[in-house]
Amino acid sequence: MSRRLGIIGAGGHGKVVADTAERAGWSEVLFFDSRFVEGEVRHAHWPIIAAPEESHRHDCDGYFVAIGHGPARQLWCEWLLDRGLPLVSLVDPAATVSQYTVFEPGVLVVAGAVVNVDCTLERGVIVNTLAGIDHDCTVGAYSHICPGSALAGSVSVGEHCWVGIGSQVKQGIHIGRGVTVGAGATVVSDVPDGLTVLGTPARSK
Ligand SMILES: CC(=O)SCCNC(=O)CCNC(=O)[C@H](O)C(C)(C)COP(=O)(O)OP(=O)(O)OC[C@H]1O[C@@H](n2cnc3c(N)ncnc32)[C@H](O)[C@@H]1OP(=O)(O)O
Repeated sequence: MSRRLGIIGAGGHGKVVADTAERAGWSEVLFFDSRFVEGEVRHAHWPIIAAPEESHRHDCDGYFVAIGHGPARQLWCEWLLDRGLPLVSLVDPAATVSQYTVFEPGVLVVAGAVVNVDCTLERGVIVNTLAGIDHDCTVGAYSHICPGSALAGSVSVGEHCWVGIGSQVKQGIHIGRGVTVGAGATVVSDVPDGLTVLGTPARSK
């Protein structure tokens, strides 16, 4: 059966999303991006067919928002949901995700990532290439667990966090809302809302 996915956001992240979607069984992938208005009609291997504001006029079986910036991702996810459009989640077949993981819509799990038992991934979360999320973790809406980063068991990450590439978080840690964990950091104590933490052990910037 033919299945058509509409992706909002034709950037580098959008390419990863399109590629993941095809591996996950979507037979047709197309983009909505404001660059269409300036005459761009292709993004790498896929067509751009309209601006995002027009996406609801095109008949897709599912929609996905591929925008790395968390607040913009939230805006477009909510725009789709407000119109009753099917915001889907995408899991690469080369990722390992426990059947006991709870997914909200708009989640992306990229190749090589592992999400273990009894985790919750809230709306619009990105679990990027080779990231590891161990048992009983919660990742808040629109947060990004970057490539190669690792959350040990029972970690909670608030909404709109950026857990940087190659970072690691000790078991049981609570990371607040809007936190940035720098690339390669090791988080060994709780992090309040809004901070950027760097290094090993991670300290506030
Ligand atoms: C598929 C993808 O591409 S997904 C994207 C993956 N990318 C990431 O995960 C990147 C994560 N981002 C970072 O680590 C960034 O460096 C941030 C957000 C922590 C800081 O960024 P900025 O605020 O722009 O900091 P800036 O680059 O100006 O550096 C400020 C200082 O912090 C230091 N610094 C920056 N990042 C780090 C880090 N991760 N660890 C230790 N020190 C750091 C810099 O060396 C600099 O030090 P100096 O003042 O002594 O020269």
